[in-house]
Amino acid sequence: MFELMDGFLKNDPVSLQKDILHHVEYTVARSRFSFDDFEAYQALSHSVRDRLIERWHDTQQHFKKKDPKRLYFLSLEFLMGRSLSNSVINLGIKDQCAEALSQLGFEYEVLAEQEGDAALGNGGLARLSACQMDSLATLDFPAWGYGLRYQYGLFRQIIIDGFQHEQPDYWLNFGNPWEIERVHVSYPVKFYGSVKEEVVNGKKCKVWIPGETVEAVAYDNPIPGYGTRNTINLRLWAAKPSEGLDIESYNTGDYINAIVNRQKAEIISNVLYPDDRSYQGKELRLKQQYFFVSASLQDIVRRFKDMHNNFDEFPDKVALQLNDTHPSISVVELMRMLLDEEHLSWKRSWNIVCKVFTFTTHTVLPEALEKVPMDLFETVLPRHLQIIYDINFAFMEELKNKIGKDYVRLSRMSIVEEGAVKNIRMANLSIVCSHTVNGVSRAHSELLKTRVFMDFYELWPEKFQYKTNGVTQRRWIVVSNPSLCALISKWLRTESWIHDVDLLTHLKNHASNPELQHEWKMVKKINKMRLAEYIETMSGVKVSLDAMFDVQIKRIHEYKRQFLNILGVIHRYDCIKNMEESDRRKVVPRVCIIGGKAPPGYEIAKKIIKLCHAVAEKINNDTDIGDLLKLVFIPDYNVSVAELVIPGSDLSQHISTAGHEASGTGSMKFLMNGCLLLATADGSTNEIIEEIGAENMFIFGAKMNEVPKLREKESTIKAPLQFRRVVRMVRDGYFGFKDYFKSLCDTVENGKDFYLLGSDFTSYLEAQAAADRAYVDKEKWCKMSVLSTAGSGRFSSDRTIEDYAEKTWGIKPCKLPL
Ligand SMILES: CCc1ccc([C@H](C)CC(=O)N[C@@H]2O[C@H](CO)[C@@H](O)[C@H](O)[C@H]2O)cc1
Repeated sequence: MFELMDGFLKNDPVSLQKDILHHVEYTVARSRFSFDDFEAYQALSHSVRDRLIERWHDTQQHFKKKDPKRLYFLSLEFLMGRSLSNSVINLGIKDQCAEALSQLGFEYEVLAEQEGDAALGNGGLARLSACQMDSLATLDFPAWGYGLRYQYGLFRQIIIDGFQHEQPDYWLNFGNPWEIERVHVSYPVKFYGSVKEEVVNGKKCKVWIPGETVEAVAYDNPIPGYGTRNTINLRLWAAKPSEGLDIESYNTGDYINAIVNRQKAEIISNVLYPDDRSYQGKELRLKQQYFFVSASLQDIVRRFKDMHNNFDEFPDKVALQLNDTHPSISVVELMRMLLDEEHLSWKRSWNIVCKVFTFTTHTVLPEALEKVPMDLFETVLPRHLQIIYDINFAFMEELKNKIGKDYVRLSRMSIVEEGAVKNIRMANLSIVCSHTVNGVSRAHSELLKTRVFMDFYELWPEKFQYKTNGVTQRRWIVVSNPSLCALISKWLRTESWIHDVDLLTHLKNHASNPELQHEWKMVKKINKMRLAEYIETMSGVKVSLDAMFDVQIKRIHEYKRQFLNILGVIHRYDCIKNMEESDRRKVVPRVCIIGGKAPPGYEIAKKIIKLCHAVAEKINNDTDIGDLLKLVFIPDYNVSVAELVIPGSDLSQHISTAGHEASGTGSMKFLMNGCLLLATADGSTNEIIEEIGAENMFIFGAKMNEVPKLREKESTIKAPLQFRRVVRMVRDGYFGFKDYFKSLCDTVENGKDFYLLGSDFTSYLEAQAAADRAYVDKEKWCKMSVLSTAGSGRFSSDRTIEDYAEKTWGIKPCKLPL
């Protein structure tokens, strides 16, 4: 059946073909003589899965044998996207698969398109988790990811008459070949109920009597490293009704009710919260957080106890990473397990907890900092609330000793927020219980130290670090831009840059080489053609390849200023309309591309999407303008769409008001693909400027330290005329929907321009004009493009993970012998 070679499945095209046909027949259960593209995709996926499982088993065995310190990455969101291409490339079998399929009459690229995205996350934080898992595997670190297996991922964005509509993303409809259900790996998770005191072997201890128990079942997703056999695990939990029978309903013969009650259990892991702005303090959200944390910690402690029986060794063997505050209830859950189940003393338990946790925050916005209403905690997790109070009491005492009775500062730092409604500050709890706290760019960490967590920085400066984000070049070059990948390998005369990304700097030597430039431009053209086709298919708009493809793709949010981009397009349109024919000939043709989802309840963000369509409607049908300017909104932006759009982009915009984007990771993906950045000096862009030089970018706008002052006097200074003119056009209904856009216009006028679109408008237009001037100088532009890719190595998630491993987690590679 399977051609085995010393225990490994063979990867030559014939063996792969046999395996594919085997799965067509026995897994997909279709006759091997007639099956369609989707069934061929399923069969191929299962053949690749078999090879992942082998490596997964060997890796876990090896980790078990070596018993290294492990990292457990706790995140409520993982934006994995598609798995097939990433897997065959990391396994090094893409060509063999393509060969095996073509002999069966199928085309690899066509099958790869059959796969739906695993969209188990919202945006930056979620995709960063996925990139970091790829680097953890590739760098052979003994790591596990833990999260939730949502039945419904991030909603599908349907655009009807220019308006966003959300559709449920039932991504598991046709099964998921990339996961393995582990029916034997399941844990009970408790909720509600009460706490009573009992005396156990002479010692008083707390016992939590739950009101509801739900079963957590594990689904494993093998994560293959590139160029290594190491394959680590992403374990996602799904909620199932626990075996316990609801006798009560049965006796009353209310059978249906019994079933309905049981089904209620499954709701917990059903749907991803689609809002990455503010915390809504919802009960289900807290239950989701505790559900995956409790199951994960039970699994982690079980694995530790398999090899150890002294918990003082726990910090030597375990590092627990909190991906923002969403999993931070785990610091309390570990305390509860050590106190109530392992019966360790408070002191020993506290000592262990503070040595294992590390906390990364991803936002600057105060409103995104999670605060859980105290009474919600009391209801859902009564024992945990007790422990939080005990932690806070000890902390407040320690603080008083250090800073005296400064009650204002004490109340700012307290984990418990007093007031009409008492809240638990999850960020404060995370900082108090973690030995290291970091922001996701240097600029972001400065803001944490000087503003967001200033009190804590003054108390514990040694805890604060920064770890600038990164993205994986495997997915963002090798998978999504194969022609660029081949070109880089050709000129660097090696493929080892794929796992040793600093080698990219050697491209600098060839940046002005005409031969390389010619090939570089060809690669960009090929990718622009693919993107142009997609645009025409999705929007019916025909775009010219000679135009500059100017792209802004990310979640829609006022601080990311998609509205500024659209007002810039209106200005450009207005200028062209009022130009003499002679001047029009000097206009640099542009295709402006915007994409992104708005959180369902975020009205202003939804109005920005509608305005984009209304302006596009006007411009794209204005024969007077022709190909000089097009505006396109790409619907249902997700990981796979990004893989198509980024390689075909000439210019990308990252124009958040300085001091608002914690890092930004989209910019890094564009950089790797030789796309130039038009940006504000915000988040990680400051470090990109250092790496490739502002002369190879188009930087504009107020600097972070200028924003607070500008905000103060914003209401007094008049916005530039050009800005007032374009806002006026929207307000007067030039693009229709006059009343609908009023509130959007109000966000930038009458002294309320909080995100400073007006005061940044002039320098924004200047940066856009500078981009136009550079674009017509093809050699100059191409050189800037090559230098962008050459300088992008620092922004690989490999560098990010090496930073965390060395300076935060204290873990070492544990490579499976070949
Ligand atoms: C409570 C709802 C919620 C859900 C998700 C989030 C995320 C933290 C938001 C997010 O994705 N932040 C982005 O994280 C990226 C990865 O570090 C950064 O690059 C972005 O700058 C940051 O906005 C906040 C609030």
